[in-house]
Amino acid sequence: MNTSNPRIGVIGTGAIGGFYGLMLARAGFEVHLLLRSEFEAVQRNGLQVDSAVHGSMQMNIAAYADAADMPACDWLLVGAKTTSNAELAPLIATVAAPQAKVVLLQNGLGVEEQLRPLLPDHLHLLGGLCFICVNREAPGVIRHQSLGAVNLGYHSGPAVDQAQRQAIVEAGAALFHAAGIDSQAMTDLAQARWQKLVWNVPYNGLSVLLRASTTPLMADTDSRALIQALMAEVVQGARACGHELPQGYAEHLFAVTQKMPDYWPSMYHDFTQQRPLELAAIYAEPLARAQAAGCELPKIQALYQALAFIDRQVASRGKPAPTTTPL
Ligand SMILES: NC(=O)C1=CN([C@@H]2O[C@H](COP(=O)(O)OP(=O)(O)OC[C@H]3O[C@@H](n4cnc5c(N)ncnc54)[C@H](OP(=O)(O)O)[C@@H]3O)[C@@H](O)[C@H]2O)C=CC1
Ligand SMILES: CC(C)(CO)C(=O)C(=O)O
Repeated sequence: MNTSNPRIGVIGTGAIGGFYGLMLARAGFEVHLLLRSEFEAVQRNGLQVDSAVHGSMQMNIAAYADAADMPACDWLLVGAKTTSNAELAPLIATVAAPQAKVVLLQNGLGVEEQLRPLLPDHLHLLGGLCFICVNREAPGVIRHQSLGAVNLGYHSGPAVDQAQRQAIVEAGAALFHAAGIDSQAMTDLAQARWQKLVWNVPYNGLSVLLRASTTPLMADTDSRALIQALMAEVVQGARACGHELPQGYAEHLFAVTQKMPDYWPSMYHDFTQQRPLELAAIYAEPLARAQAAGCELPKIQALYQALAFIDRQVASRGKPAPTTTPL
C-alpha cells in the first residue's frame, strides 16, 4: 500500500461520502467516488458542497458508476446507508487494495459485525462516527450546515495487536486532520457506537414520526420530555451491555442540539425520499442487545414499532405524501 499518498475510495457518495470525499480531495489526496443515481450529474458538473463552515466548494473528482472501473484503493470510506451494506460488500472487495482499510462512516450498532463475514479476511474494518449535519440538496450538491468531526475505531482484521490497531486508526485520523477535519482515534468502537445512539435514537425516529426537525422538537414540552426519556434509555441500555457512558453525556448532547441550526436528521430525508429507514442499526440491534442483557427499553421499543410500521407502509405502498418537506 501507498503510505505517503494513499488512494482513497468513497463507496456510496451521498451527503457524508460526498462531504468527506471532497474535503480530502481538496487537501490533495487522490480520491475516487462510486456513485449510483447521481453519477451523471457528478461526472458532468463535479461535486459541490455548500458549507456554512467552509463556504461553497466545487471540484471535479474521479467518479464511477461501476466499482470494477475503480483503481485499487488503500482506504475505502463507506458512505452508503447501513441498509445497503450487504449489497455493497462485493463492491468493497473489488475496489480494496491488499490490506486496505474499510471505514464504515455510518450510524448505528452491529454494522461492522454484519459486514465482516461478507468481506475478505485480509481487509481491516473500522467504524467512523460522524458528528456533522449534511444532506443532499440536488444531484451532486451537498448542504453542510454545521459540525464535521469523524471519530474512528478499529473493529477487526489482520492487525496483530492493540498497538497495530491503534496505529491504523491514528493513520486514518491523520488523513482527516490533513483535510482540516477534527478526528479522534478511539480505543473502544462499541462504546462510541452506543454513545452516538444517544442522539440518533431520539432525534432520527421522532423527526419521522412527528414530522418535525430539531428546533420544534426541542421547543415543545412533551417532545423535549420524550427526547430526554429516550436518551436516558439509551444510556441505560449501554450500561446493561457493559458501556458506562460519560456522566452527563445526554445533557451535553441536548445542549449541543439546542445550539445547532434547525436540522432534519438523515432518517427524515430517507422517509421523504421513500428509502428504507436505518431501523435495524439504530433501533433493532440496540434493543436486542439490551434485552439479551436483561434490560427492557420500553420507550425505544414503542418508537421502533411505530417506525417499523411506517417503513413497511412505505415499502409496500410506494410514495406516501409527506406532510412536511425539509427546510
Ligand atoms: N447526513 C448526516 O448528516 C449524517 C449521516 N450519518 C450516517 O451516515 C450514513 C450515510 O448517510 P448519508 O450520507 O446521509 O446518506 P445519503 O443517502 O445521503 O447517501 C448514501 C449514498 O449511498 C449511495 N449508495 C447506496 N447504495 C449504493 C450502491 N449500491 N452503489 C453506489 N452507491 C450507493 C446512494 O446512492 P443513491 O443516490 O443511488 O441512493 C447515496 O449516494 C448513514 O449511516 C447515516 O446515518 C451520520 C452522521 C450525520
Ligand atoms: C448528532 C448529529 C446531528 C451531529 O452530530 C449527527 O451526527 C447525526 O445526524 O447523526
